[in-house]
Amino acid sequence: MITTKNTSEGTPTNTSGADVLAQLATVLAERKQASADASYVASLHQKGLNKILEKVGEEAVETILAARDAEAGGDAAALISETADLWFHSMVMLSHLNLSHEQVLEELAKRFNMSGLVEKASRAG
Ligand SMILES: N=c1c2ncn([C@@H]3O[C@H](COP(=O)(O)OP(=O)(O)OP(=O)(O)O)[C@@H](O)[C@H]3O)c2ncn1[C@@H]1O[C@H](COP(=O)(O)O)[C@@H](O)[C@H]1O
Repeated sequence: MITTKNTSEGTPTNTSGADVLAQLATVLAERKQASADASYVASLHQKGLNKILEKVGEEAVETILAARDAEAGGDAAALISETADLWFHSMVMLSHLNLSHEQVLEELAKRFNMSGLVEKASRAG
C-alpha cells in the first residue's frame, strides 16, 4: 500500500523503517491540502479528529482480534496487515494534530535501556 520510489527493476528503495515513516509523513502532510474526492487521507482530515480517532480505535480492535487469531494458529500476515493499518491511522492522527512521528521515535529512543518495571516503580512515588 505504501508508495515508495522504485528503481528501473521495480525494486523499492529507501524502505528502512525510519525512511518508510518519514516518506509516509511527507505524503500525509501533502494530503492535508488535497481534495477529499481524490485522497483517503484528505477525506479523513476533512471529517475531523473524531473520525480519525474512530479509525484508530477500529484498527486497534482489529489488531487485537488478529493477534488472538495468530496465536491460535491463524494467519500472521493478517496481523501484520492490521498492525500496518493501526500505525497508518496513528500517523494520520499525529499529522492532524501537527505532531511528528519523530517525536514518538525520540520518546522510544529515550526509553532505551530503561526497564519498564524500573520506570513504573519511579512513578509509584
Ligand atoms: N498506508 C496507507 C493506508 N493503509 C490503509 N489505508 C486505507 O485505510 C482504509 C482502512 O479502512 P478499513 O479497512 O476500515 O476500510 P474501509 O471500510 O474502506 O474504511 P471506512 O470506510 O470505514 O473509513 C482503507 O481505505 C485503506 O485503503 C491507507 N491509505 C493510504 N495509505 C498511504 O497514504 C498515502 C496517501 O493515500 P491517499 O490519501 O488515499 O492518496 C498512500 O499513498 C499510502 O502511502
